[in-house]
Amino acid sequence: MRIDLIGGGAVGLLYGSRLALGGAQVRMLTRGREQAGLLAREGIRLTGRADAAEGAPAAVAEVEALSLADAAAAEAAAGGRAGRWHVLAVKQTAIGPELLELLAALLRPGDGLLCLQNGIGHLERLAKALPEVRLYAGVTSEGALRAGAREVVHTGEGELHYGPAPGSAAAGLAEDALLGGWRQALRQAGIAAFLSNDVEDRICRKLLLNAVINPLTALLDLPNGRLPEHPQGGRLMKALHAESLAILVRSGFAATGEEWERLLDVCRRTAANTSSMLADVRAGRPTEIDSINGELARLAARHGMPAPLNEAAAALVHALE
Ligand SMILES: NC(=O)C1=CN([C@@H]2O[C@H](COP(=O)(O)OP(=O)(O)OC[C@H]3O[C@@H](n4cnc5c(N)ncnc54)[C@H](OP(=O)(O)O)[C@@H]3O)[C@@H](O)[C@H]2O)C=CC1
Ligand SMILES: CC(C)(CO)C(=O)C(=O)O
Repeated sequence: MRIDLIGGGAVGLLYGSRLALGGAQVRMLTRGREQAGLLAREGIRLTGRADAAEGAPAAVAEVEALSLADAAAAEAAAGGRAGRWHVLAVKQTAIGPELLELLAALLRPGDGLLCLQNGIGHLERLAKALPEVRLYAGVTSEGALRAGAREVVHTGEGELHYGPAPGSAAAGLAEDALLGGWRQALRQAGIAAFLSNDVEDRICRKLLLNAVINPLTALLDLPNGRLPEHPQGGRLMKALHAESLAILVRSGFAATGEEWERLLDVCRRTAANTSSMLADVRAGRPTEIDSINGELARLAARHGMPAPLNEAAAALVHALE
């Protein structure tokens, strides 16, 4: 089965290399032609795998590669073909009119598109632009760091939870050859993955973690593990968590009462991590704040609830960009 990985960043290179090493035919679709040429010639270099022996050489995964624009142009001229599986591994900030147009040219009705973004709001935009595509939402807890145009470090073993995006053409479909082929590729690659019909709950839980850890670590310039013990950081964490949880509960999220403990646990387990938002701020890149705290503030407004902390977090992080 051929799988298109859209985006040659940390997550795209991690999943692309693992799937290819497991035997899948992987095609990396990158933004630039230069990276595509490099990947096609030299493959993806994967290090940090938990299952690799100490001192083992890096694994090199052979992949096909093209720029997304070239692949989209070629697709328009191609004849009939069977349904194809795609994984979208770009940041939320990249999902704008230009990318949506390229995806509309690349994907055909009945194709599958699994979206791995943190935050919310993208699935609605994608469903509107690609109404006949089977959209799946994924939440991954794998840790990945891009160390070069063809190099990725697997920084933390995690799991993928995914399922049909609510209201998309994928909802309610029985397993068929396309989904079966994808599940087999995951199994062969040894990727822990779980398909569920309740992926919204996972998305909300991840959103709650990102809404607290990401802006506060970015604003205070702290690794995740230092946040709870920081005098102001710890207090802000509690307040931002309470406000964000209340917004999600008003929107239908079923809280279990263990959310605060889970937040502290993630800070402990990722203690040495630079959060993705802090990494973006340090590198001078746009952050995903609009799709995290910005979306929570918009959700609150729809329910007539105040969200002063989410609004402030979004404004302050924007000021750092
Ligand atoms: N890193 C991690 O451990 C985790 C990340 N996530 C989420 O996964 C998503 C991706 O994150 P991550 O991989 O870290 O991000 P990166 O910034 O490392 O990678 C994003 C990639 O998307 C590419 N891109 C941007 N625009 C386009 C385009 N038009 N066509 C093709 N490619 C494009 C970028 O290309 P270029 O380099 O040329 O700009 C870049 O290579 C985010 O939403 C993040 O929150 C979720 C869990 C863990
Ligand atoms: C869970 C957390 C905060 C881990 O760093 C993350 O997802 C991120 O950095 O975006």
